[in-house]
Amino acid sequence: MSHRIALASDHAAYGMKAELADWLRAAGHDVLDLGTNGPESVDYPDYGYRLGKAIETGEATFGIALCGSGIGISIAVNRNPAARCALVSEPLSAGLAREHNDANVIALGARMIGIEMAKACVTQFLETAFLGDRHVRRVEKLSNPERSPA
Ligand SMILES: O=C(CO)[C@H](O)[C@H](O)[C@H](O)COP(=O)(O)O
Repeated sequence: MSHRIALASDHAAYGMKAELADWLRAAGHDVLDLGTNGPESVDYPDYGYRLGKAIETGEATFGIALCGSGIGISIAVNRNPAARCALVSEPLSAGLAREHNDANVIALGARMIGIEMAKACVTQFLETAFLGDRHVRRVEKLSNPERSPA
């Protein structure tokens, strides 16, 4: 199944982003590259916010956010209420992010994992479905904090 996937990174991860973009295009996905596209130092929030916006507007169904650790850009993406971004470094977590959390974005750290592990995470993320059931209530609470008891 092909998807519309938005990718965004800071300077620490533009190389990994480019490799993932080529690989995803070759696999038949529609890729929206939101930058950055060179080694010049940039600020990860700028790119994380763009990715969150692409999810919010429906320009992309899924997103892949990258920075050196994956931490900063994951925080930035999650500032958009439409995004559920999970920072992962191995495929089991990438799958659980879909099954239990209905994550629509994964974040990866290009200084933490190699390209093959990144591809394994992305594959698991894209091939795993949300389980629904009890997880629906929990995911809804992520968008509606007032539904949680004080
Ligand atoms: O946000 C991060 C850390 O939480 C990322 O790893 C960034 O890519 C990193 O902070 C960039 O660091 P640099 O020294 O400016 O390359």
